[in-house]
Amino acid sequence: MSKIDWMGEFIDPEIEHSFRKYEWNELRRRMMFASFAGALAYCLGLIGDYLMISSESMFREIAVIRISILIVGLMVSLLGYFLDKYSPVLNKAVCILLLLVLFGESAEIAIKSELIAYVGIPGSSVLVLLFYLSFPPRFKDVMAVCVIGCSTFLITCWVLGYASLEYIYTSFLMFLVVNCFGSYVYIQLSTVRRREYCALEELKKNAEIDGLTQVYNRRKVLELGDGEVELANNYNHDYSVIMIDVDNFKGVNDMYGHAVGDQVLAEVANRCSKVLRDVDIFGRYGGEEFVVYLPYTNLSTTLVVAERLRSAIADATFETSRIPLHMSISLGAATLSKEKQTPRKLLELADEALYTAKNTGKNKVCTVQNTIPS
Ligand SMILES: Nc1nc2c(ncn2[C@@H]2O[C@H](COP(=O)(O)OP(=O)(O)OP(=O)(O)O)[C@@H](O)[C@H]2O)c(=O)[nH]1
Repeated sequence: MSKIDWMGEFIDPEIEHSFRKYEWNELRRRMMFASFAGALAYCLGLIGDYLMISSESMFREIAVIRISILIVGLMVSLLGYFLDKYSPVLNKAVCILLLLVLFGESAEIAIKSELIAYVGIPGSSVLVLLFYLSFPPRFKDVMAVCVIGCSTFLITCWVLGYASLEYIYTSFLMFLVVNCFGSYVYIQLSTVRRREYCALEELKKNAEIDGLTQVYNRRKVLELGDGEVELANNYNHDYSVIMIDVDNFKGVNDMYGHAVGDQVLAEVANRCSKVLRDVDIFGRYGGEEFVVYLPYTNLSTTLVVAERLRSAIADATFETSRIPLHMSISLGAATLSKEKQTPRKLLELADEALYTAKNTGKNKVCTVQNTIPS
């Protein structure tokens, strides 16, 4: 399992990035809900202020703060709505919005000084806790927002002289407790979420990757390959498939044991993977058979690739735990014809060609029409 640091984040930046991508939709949903609830609360607050505050200039000051924050919130929500892929930009935008909300609250309370004793500290504490619990883009970001927001609140009270020293001291302690508690819960939740992610990834990997050879298993390779055949049929681009079978493999098992047989299979998969391009789809078809799907590849290029695969196996000995072995593979290649073919039909053609290769001497590449001996 990937290591998680004390902030509840993956140490490996790549895994951390893919985790955030995975969490993105959930985070977006929460953000949209919070934006809606926040906007509603701010509008209701505006009406409340209008009814409660007698001084017109004070109401105007507060209204400007509320409306500015509402506009920024709306812009962040729109950004979240349109950026449907994970974006660190939006993470930062959310943090800036949160910071503005905390600043806004401080300024508002400073203006409505008589409210400090009633709603100042409890209100801000709840806000701070909500931030920790509901907006976890990154621990450092959220913590920075909360600590800066709390400090601003305290400094505002201090500088404007609305609050007594005792009040500021109690507020400071309260904010300290809220931030410590919030950080603790945040880190615990982050760790649990990342552990769940690891377990899910492990499950996904087991469902897609063959345990012995570490290439796609039959289900996954056929699923990916079939999808590509459909695409090639629809857009009329070249597409080929190669079936591979290890020659005389039963003999290896019988003579040196299944452990050596397993090492040979793993090495065959390893060597084939190295020869192929990233876009090629390679997997274990079953037993000692493998399959490669080659998008955008015509027959002549497919034959070149197949020959490269054949020589990657035949040209160098296999170092096993018991004895160095000379191995070879037979290959059958087929290409999508102008008349559209189903994925199954293409595989059948490659299998037919493989059968020919096996029956005409092995260690060679065949197509349905022709044979290229080694
Ligand atoms: N070690 C090991 N052997 C396997 C595995 N899967 C299938 N086999 C063995 O692979 C062998 C395949 O034998 P055959 O189908 O007769 O093929 P072959 O000996 O390569 O003969 P040709 O294909 O005609 O060259 C069988 O003995 C299977 O038990 C595996 O995961 N590990």
